Amino acid sequence: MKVLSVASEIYPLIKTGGLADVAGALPLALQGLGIETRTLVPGYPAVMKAVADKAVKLHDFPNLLGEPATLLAAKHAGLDLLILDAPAYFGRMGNPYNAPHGEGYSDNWRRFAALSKAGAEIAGGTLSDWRPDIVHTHDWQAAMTTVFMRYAETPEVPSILTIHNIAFQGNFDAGIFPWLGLPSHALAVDGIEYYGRIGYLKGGLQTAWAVSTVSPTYAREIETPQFGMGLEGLISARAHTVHGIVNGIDTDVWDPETDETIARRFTASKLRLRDDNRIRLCENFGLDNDDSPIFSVVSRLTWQKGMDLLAEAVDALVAMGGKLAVLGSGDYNLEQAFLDAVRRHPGRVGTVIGYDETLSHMQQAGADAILIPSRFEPCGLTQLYALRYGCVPVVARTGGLADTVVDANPAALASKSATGIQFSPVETWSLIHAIRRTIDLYNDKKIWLQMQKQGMKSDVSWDASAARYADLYSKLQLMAK
Ligand SMILES: Nc1ncnc2c1ncn2[C@@H]1O[C@H](COP(=O)(O)OP(=O)(O)O[C@H]2O[C@H](CO)[C@@H](O)[C@H](O)[C@H]2O)[C@@H](O)[C@H]1O
Repeated sequence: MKVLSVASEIYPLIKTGGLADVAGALPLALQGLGIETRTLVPGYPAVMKAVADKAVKLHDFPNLLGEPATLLAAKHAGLDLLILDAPAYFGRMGNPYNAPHGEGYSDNWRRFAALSKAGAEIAGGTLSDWRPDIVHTHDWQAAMTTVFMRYAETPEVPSILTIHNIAFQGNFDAGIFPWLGLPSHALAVDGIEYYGRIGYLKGGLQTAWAVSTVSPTYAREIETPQFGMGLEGLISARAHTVHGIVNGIDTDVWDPETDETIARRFTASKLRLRDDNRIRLCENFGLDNDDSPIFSVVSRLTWQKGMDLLAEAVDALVAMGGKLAVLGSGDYNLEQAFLDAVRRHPGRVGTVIGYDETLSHMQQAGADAILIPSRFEPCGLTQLYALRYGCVPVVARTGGLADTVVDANPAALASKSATGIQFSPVETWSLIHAIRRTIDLYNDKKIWLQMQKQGMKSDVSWDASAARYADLYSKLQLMAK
């Protein structure tokens, strides 16, 4: 089976968050199931540089929504890539979506419509020797692919849209409509019209044959106004085609036994070796090297991630004897709040503002627990990395966090199935209570070791979930017949 995946970022070439991890790992997992995925990605400078000496030209688009573009093909890190080389759209250094001062680029509507248009053209048979059986789009940046497919003259290919985060919808002024080259009836409630504006994710939800999101709990949550962010009606209306499939992780990139970026490699039976990573972590974050538990954060510093709640809980965490190592970037005020916490608690709180893949591995390998107080979390990946590295996840009971971490309640502790701590509601007092519970569990060395080991046994691979995607693709193929 041949799948065209369309994504605006892909690990290891360009990553701002979890979408890149999934776009990079799922094709590899599907390979073993006889599914050949080609991924269409924008030709950002980082991508063009990585494939400079191996990319071959496949097709020219003389006028892709107003600008010329070239479609290239290259293999990289086991991935089969189709690269949309369009310097006017993607030849910008830095963050793929935002200008240096942090605002989204004003022409994002055109950049990602162009990506999607190219995807639709490929689905329609632009490449004479390769046409996909299934089109799989990710998030609003690729969601217009199925919209262009719906209004094209070529027969439609079965499709699936995966929502990684419904908070990002790609909503734009209706004035862009003439530039998209769609027929006038596409600007309707069963097309891309969205409360008088144009919604890319909304259009994708309307036109993709199936919809998935990245955990079963989030799939249910987005049917409600609290989580659906305006799209709950549409999600509910097609609930029978909305699938919740939990993400896996690339267990080769995230393997404590072989990870070359950490100070000391370890396994579940040699957890004492973790101590070297703990020491390195303390050095890097300026923390006292003592026995008290180290809580870590690897996150965008945003409201979604509940980082304001954690900023409010820092003093209590330190007062209870914990230490905190924060790696992240995001909202200026939150960055400042964690830098202030370092000044208030030298040796007890360490903050690194920025994005650092190597340091993130060290966090998972050296910290005792990771804090994830998200207000909503479609799946979450950092708790999965943590489980694999013997770092105990302390998570809000929402979305994929609820689905992947087994709370250390008395029954789970008695049956030795606990892998972490869940808390609810997502409020500061409740987070502080969870930190208290975590410290108590940490102080019982036998229980803590048991939880670490149980977490390391969790299946966080793509195996089960890739099989579910493969099954879904097969069902969609049958629908086309
Ligand atoms: N400062 C930093 N330095 C280094 N690495 C950092 C970092 N900050 C974050 N990361 C990394 O970026 C990724 C973030 O993944 P998440 O799943 O937490 O969320 P994100 O909200 O981006 O993704 C959305 O899509 C994913 C994929 O479907 C869903 O899991 C998630 O719930 C949804 O919000 C992880 O690989 C993490 O290690």
